[in-house]
Amino acid sequence: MSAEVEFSLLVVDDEPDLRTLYELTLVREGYRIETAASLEEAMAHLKRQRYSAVITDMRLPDGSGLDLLQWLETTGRPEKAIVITAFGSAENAVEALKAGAYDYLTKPVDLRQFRMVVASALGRMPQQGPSVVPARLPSEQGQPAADQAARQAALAAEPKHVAKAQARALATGLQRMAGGSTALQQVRSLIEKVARSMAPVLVQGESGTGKELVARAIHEVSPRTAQAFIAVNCGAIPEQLLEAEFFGYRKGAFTGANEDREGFFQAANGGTLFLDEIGELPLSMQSKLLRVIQERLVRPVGAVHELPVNVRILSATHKDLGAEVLAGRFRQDLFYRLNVIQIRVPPLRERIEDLREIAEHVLERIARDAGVSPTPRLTPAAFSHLARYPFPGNVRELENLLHRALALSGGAEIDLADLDLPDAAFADSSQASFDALLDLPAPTGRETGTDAPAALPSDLAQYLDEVERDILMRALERHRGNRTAAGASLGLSLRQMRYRMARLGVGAEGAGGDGDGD
Ligand SMILES: Nc1ncnc2c1ncn2[C@@H]1O[C@H](COP(=O)(O)OP(=O)(O)OP(=O)(O)O)[C@@H](O)[C@H]1O
Repeated sequence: MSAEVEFSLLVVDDEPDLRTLYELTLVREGYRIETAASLEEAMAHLKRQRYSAVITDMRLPDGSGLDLLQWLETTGRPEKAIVITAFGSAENAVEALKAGAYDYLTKPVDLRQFRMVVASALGRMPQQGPSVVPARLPSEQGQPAADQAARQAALAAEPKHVAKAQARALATGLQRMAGGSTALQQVRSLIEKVARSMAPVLVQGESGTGKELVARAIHEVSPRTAQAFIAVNCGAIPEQLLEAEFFGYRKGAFTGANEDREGFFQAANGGTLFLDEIGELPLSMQSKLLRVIQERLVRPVGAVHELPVNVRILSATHKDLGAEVLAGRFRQDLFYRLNVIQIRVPPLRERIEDLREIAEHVLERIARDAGVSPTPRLTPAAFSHLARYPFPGNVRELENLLHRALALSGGAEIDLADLDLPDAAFADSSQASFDALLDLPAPTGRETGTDAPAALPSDLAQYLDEVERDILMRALERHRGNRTAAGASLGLSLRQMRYRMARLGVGAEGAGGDGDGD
């Protein structure tokens, strides 16, 4: 037979009928199976040999599936573990994921889902799964053609190719994240740790800190790397379109539904769905999302049948979701499901030692994109000035600022004047400590007036909107109103660009030539 035989699985359950059912299902998939009826028996098997994965019931006569997980973790065993929990026991599922389980299934086990979860743990697709290649993405999520091609290729690939793709992604996924601060190193090692499982991760941090970068890195480091990463800004989709966008729709489901269309879940099938600004999701949609996460089935609007989906969920928010739960704006049960593992990305001002590396990294990227070579360098005075700026908009603000500075400088260096930072924005005396921290030369010129009163924005959201509006308008101007080109220059798809323009009331005068029929 083919390469499938190389997978060997250990099934642990004290119910003989269930053991047989699981065994038959898995043998049909081409795996080699051994079974155990108790924790003790399972340990004896595990001490004798290694398996590709272990599938265990949570409740065993002589212990718990968690004991088995802990043993696998502490002994550094490579087996992926799938835990089967009692129906409705969210606590058990979350506990298992926190303890390092790859994934969980709830009783009564749906065999289609069972096959899918096992296949996904082994880094291969099920033999008869749902259609995993969306005919068309539901929304232009900025997925380059190369990504799509890699995905298609990987779907047909053997696990060893997936492993190779993963190794490559490990190099790139984390490399894009510049900075050597302790905080960022912790974030990196958490990314590597959580990438292996299906556990939902909630990325928390202020706007522009790099939450999406973290989510992308988790996907890229994970075995799902060669498949889709779909990023959705939950706050940018009109409420009445949410269900159709998330779950897709059938032709004729509503006026204007002229063809079947897949939703985010189907588009992300086999891969990762990143729900950015999850705190913006209205309550009605929160319950629908919870149901899909629990049941792993989606029903497109207007469809009779539900479709199984195999999607890893990552989410992000700049809000304190715990406080949102207390205020009744976010469902406690959904929060519990999404927040299995939390990664906090600190604001740039709390890890200012990352500034130089990030600034150089970003500058190199934007200079390359703009065709400027060699990359201009920041003068010591410019850098010293930057290091005292509080960056309310974090790395994104730094990026925008360097974009502007690059355009203004036009030379080999970016100096103080090119930064064009408002004096008023310079904060209190604590900023002066940055100099000591960074071992910088004494400030000269304009920045000597640092004893100016602190001028943090009184409304951060409004301030950031202003920054964003200004950038959208300038990008549109530069690209003569072409939204596609302006969006692309900012790393946004046409749809994202449109949402942002609509949200911020940016007009599209002269924006006819988008070159996109959507
Ligand atoms: N450590 C880093 N190194 C290099 N670039 C970074 C780093 N952190 C963030 N960036 C860049 O900063 C920009 C903003 O990051 P990202 O979109 O991930 O932030 P975010 O927290 O998701 O923002 P928002 O809350 O507004 O959605 C991106 O272009 C990203 O590539």
